[in-house]
Amino acid sequence: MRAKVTIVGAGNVGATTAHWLAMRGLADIVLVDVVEGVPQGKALDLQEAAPVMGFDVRIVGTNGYEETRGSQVVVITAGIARKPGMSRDDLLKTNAGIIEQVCREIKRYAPDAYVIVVSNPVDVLTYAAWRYLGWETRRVMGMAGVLDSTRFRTFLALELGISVKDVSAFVLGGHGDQMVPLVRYSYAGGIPVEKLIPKERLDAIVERTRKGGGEIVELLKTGSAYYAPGASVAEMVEAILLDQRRLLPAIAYLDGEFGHHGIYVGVPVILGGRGVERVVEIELTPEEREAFARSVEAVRGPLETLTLP
Ligand SMILES: NC(=O)c1ccc[n+]([C@@H]2O[C@H](COP(=O)([O-])OP(=O)(O)OC[C@H]3O[C@@H](n4cnc5c(N)ncnc54)[C@H](O)[C@@H]3O)[C@@H](O)[C@H]2O)c1
Ligand SMILES: O=C(O)C[C@H](O)C(=O)O
Repeated sequence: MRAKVTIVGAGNVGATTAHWLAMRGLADIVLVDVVEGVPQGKALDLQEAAPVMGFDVRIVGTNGYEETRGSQVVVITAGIARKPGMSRDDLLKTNAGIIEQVCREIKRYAPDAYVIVVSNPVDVLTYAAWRYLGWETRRVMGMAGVLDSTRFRTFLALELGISVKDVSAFVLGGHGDQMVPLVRYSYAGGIPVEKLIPKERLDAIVERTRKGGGEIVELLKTGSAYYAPGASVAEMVEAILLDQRRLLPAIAYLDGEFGHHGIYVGVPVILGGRGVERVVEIELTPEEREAFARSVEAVRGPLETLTLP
């Protein structure tokens, strides 16, 4: 039997995630949204692309949770997105309420699922979802690092004029302007990028990566990015469903790793059939450690304003 993946929120990120996932043909997909007709319409539209694109999965849209019963993975994209002039933290109060309600339904209908939180501010809301669900930390995670590092990789490849396939890069920390793109751990064809790109250009690329979400918001004006976010979520879902044990950046619970306790933030993890199997600790310079600590504090501040179970 095929696996089932539920995506809560059939807006830009939810629908695009469904699209990228359907193309991979890995699982049946259930799209859930509160707006009547939208998840149903988008699911049917995507289903009708199947004969042309050649995928065999079933896609269903619904306003309830009955169809989500027994899902292996649940992706939460429900909530509001920011517009120009807003920070991700401005979304906290509204989206925390939505996440609480969504987690109540997930607990009831998909009690064995792995949950990937996408709604912003994502580090804070991943922690909140973990508390609302009350599950093991390895089953609750957030998506941001795959997106932040795919942006970093894109900018590095464009700078070098080479294929993105040969560029690997790592971004550590919270999904905000304080994130820590790790130049020292970024390579092009196995060569450290520091050996290929002058420092001022690298600094500019790091800054562009940090503000990558905002750059798209300023261009779109009505909302935020969704193609690269959807593709990044699909990569994480695939890692879980196929037990790939990928080494990816994800928002995971820290219980002493990197010197931090009781917080969800972006770190390298091994992601596979048992969810976040392990946080992979890497050696950091004092400056990198300090930058990471600042990023963790930027997550802790808004987290402390929430009342959680
Ligand atoms: N983690 C990341 O890297 C990342 C990347 C992109 C976007 N995001 C975040 O993802 C969220 C969604 O972005 P978007 O562009 O898809 O927004 P969107 O407005 O296009 O879609 C959000 C959808 O959520 C639905 N919704 C609201 N309340 C709901 C509920 N209780 N149950 C089910 N559905 C509900 C809305 O009806 C809407 O269709 C935002 O918070 C955005 O900031 C995060
Ligand atoms: O920037 C946003 O508000 C959306 C998302 O977090 C992104 O990085 O694209």
